Amino acid sequence: MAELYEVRGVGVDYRTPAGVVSAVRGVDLDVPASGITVLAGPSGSGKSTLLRVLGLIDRPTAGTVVLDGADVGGLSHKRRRALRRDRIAMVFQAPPDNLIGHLSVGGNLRAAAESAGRETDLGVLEWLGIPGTRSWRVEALSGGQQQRLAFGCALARSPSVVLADEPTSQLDSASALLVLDVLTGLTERGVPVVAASHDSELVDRADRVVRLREGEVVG
Ligand SMILES: Nc1ncnc2c1ncn2[C@@H]1O[C@H](COP(=O)(O)OP(=O)(O)OP(=O)(O)O)[C@@H](O)[C@H]1O
Repeated sequence: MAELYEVRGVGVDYRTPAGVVSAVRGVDLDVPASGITVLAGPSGSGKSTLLRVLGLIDRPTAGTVVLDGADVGGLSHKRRRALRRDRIAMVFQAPPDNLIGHLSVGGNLRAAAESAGRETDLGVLEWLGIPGTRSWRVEALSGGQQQRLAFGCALARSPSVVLADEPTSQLDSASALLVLDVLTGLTERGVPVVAASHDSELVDRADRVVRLREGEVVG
């Protein structure tokens, strides 16, 4: 089966007043088009940086990124933005960052679906474990419920992949487990997930774990 991502020799350097920081160095990585892949490693190991490269937010300083068979390195800013909109859903660690605060729960699902030209399926609220919340303001949901809704919004866009940066790090363990069930549910619906995380429960749930240390893949 073709890989979703083929990453070869990727490096990311940040220029800082103190000099160049090599956040990611010489990374080779294949990400399958199914299941949960976790980028694991200690703080500062380059997980978020690599995820931003996979999300076509940042361009690597070196190397190539192939998404669904197409090298995305030479694409224009506009084309990368279109690919991001059509193919990639990102979920960040702070639940409110993933939602539109002035819209209702249903409004968030609708906005996500419409942004990708899809039909809205409010039935997903049942699956997310938040039935009956359609007209609620998102701030009335707990952090864990907001994060599950964020993944529901990601699914509403029918992306090729969901990228999640530390999706459980701001949640208590019970809420985090419910979010992990949603991640598993996404993969059962055919949407692969790539998550950057230290969460051992999430690492246990992964189909594939890529361990990073000081910007390099170590296993
Ligand atoms: N915008 C930036 N400018 C300069 N250095 C940066 C920038 N972003 C990240 N870095 C540095 O790059 C390295 C990797 O950071 P990154 O955030 O990717 O690691 P991480 O594994 O996701 O860490 P954490 O788990 O703490 O989020 C670190 O040394 C970090 O300080």
